[in-house]
Amino acid sequence: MDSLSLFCTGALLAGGLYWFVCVLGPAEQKVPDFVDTFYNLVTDIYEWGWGQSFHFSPSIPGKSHRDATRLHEEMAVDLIDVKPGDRILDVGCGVGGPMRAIAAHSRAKVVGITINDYQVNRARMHNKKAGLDSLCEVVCGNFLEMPFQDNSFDGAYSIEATCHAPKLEDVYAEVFRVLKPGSLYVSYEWVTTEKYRADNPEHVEVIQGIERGDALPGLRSYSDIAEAAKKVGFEIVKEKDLAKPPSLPWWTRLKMGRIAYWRNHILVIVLAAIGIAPKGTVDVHDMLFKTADYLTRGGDSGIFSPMHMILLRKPKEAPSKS
Ligand SMILES: C=C(CC[C@@H](C)[C@H]1CC[C@H]2C3=CC[C@H]4[C@H](C)[C@@H](O)CC[C@]4(C)[C@H]3CC[C@]12C)C(C)C
Ligand SMILES: C[S@@+](CC[C@H](N)C(=O)[O-])C[C@H]1O[C@@H](n2cnc3c(N)ncnc32)[C@H](O)[C@@H]1O
Repeated sequence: MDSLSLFCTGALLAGGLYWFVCVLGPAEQKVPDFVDTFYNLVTDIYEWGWGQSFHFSPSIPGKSHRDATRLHEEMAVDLIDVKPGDRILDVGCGVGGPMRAIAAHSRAKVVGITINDYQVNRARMHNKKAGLDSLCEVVCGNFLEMPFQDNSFDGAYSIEATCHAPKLEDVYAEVFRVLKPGSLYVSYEWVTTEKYRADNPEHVEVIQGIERGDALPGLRSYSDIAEAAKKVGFEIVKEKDLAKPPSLPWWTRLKMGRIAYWRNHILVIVLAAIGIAPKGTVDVHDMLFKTADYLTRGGDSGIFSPMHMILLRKPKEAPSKS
């Protein structure tokens, strides 16, 4: 190779490297943008087909899905022991279904944060309609860099949201920073369970299907959760997989029949054809249907749980450095 072509090749490589690192940015910085786009696509379908709470809950005999959902949410705020008037944080609040149930149940003031601006508007509209806007506030922002002061919350919770963080420590460190010393944080985490085998191709297919269809950077093992919490300084108060018996399956609600799916699918096609729903909605709906199947298989086989609960305390005093 003569010196000119060597120079050109070098310049091309350097230019390419500069483009990837400085212009496009590191992959981890792109995750919130990707998650934001995902929720622009799915939020309306979630609300329409599932309701205002974007999470699962164990089935309860004799209770409707709506009541089972509310009880699962109230359990979170009961665990963090808040008093009326306390200021608590909802990390990844969606359109605010849990926030409204929790504010109404505890009379605490709830501040929710979500990366998605469309969800902020939906949540504010629902809060007003429910007459809970004096107790519920919604902020658009990244839970990896929260726009809140240190030691400013009396409690915090996250329901099936921190699974979107590439590193759990990063979101836990932010929650730790904004909590007052001595206060509690509960999280319902998406995890692979002790039944998951990385050398079983069917297990891998199911878990990858869940990750793809739910915009996740990679599911964590149940055993990684407490480790991440300890690393940022939390004390572990309690840890329990709420999906385990005697709880009844959370995934039965997903087992919608073929008829219900085709009814929704046809409706989506018609709404897209007449311009009420954006064109891509049909593909998004199809993707969600496939995701529902992976989630069901994850639940049926017991290799996946969306409700691994961890209750954490920020110590009253910082541990002494010796
Ligand atoms: C916590 C997260 C979201 C969990 C669930 C709220 C959603 C996961 C899969 C979603 C759905 C799948 C099938 C859809 C169906 C085809 C459609 O007709 C009606 C809506 C669905 C039931 C939709 C509803 C929400 C989910 C259950 C993740 C993202 C971390
Ligand atoms: C599956 S939804 C759950 C919403 C809510 N907890 C509920 O149960 O209804 C996940 C939420 O996390 C939010 N989220 C994901 N990544 C985020 C980030 N980096 N910063 C802020 N919010 C984020 C999403 O915007 C969405 O609102």
